[in-house]
Amino acid sequence: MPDLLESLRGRLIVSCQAYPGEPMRDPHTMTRVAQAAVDGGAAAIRAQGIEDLTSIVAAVDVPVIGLWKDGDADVYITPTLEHALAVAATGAHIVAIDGTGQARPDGRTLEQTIEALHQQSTALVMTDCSTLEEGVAAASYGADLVGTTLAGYTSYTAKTSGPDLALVTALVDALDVPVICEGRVHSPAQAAQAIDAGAFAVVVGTAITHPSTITGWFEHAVRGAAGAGGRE
Ligand SMILES: CC(=O)N[C@H](C=O)[C@@H](O)[C@H](O)[C@H](O)COP(=O)(O)O
Repeated sequence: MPDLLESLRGRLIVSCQAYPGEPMRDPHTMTRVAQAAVDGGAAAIRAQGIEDLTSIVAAVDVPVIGLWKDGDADVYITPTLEHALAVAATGAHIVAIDGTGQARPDGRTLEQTIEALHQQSTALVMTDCSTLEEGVAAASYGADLVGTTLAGYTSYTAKTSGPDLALVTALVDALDVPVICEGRVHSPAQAAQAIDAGAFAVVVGTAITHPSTITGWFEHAVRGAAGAGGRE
């Protein structure tokens, strides 16, 4: 296994992303967030968009998993080979791409995309999958890592309230490549459960780097307690 992957074994990866129109959607801000995550012990950073990636790769000394969300089709995570090569050109060590079997905007299959990406860059390829079958297919096409990123986000998968640990277990049983638990890991306990389920590493995004959502969780709890009367 490449040293780069070995450095992620049993570790936390922090996803630093702000969404279109949000106050933190700014490469400088995301770079500071990424640096803070590294200070806290993140073994790698996952980030989105060419500008954010260029800035973050230069600023942190841990591996970076890069992606480019684009378009409003079903396949939006690094949807084409062109997007993937642009991500690799930022210096991202791992390129995350959609790992489903859904039609891709450039007409290439997942297999063709992984093969071309491996031929044309030195980056490792992480496939963001939503089912066991997709993970098995992606690994057979040469994916270097398989993530549960899209579980609950495709039209044919249900959203579990926390991370999809059953999918993690099934993928770990079926695959030889590292399985990354990603998606809805909202607490340290859930992150530990993912490792217990066999995940090679765990990606946490929202619960660490998305203050509006985290604020909403607390606001909801406070409002609920107040609505119940507080201390009588
Ligand atoms: C489905 C999709 O587009 N996921 C994206 C993939 O990069 C991000 O929006 C998520 O924040 C990331 O996967 C981490 O997950 P969570 O924020 O739940 O910890």
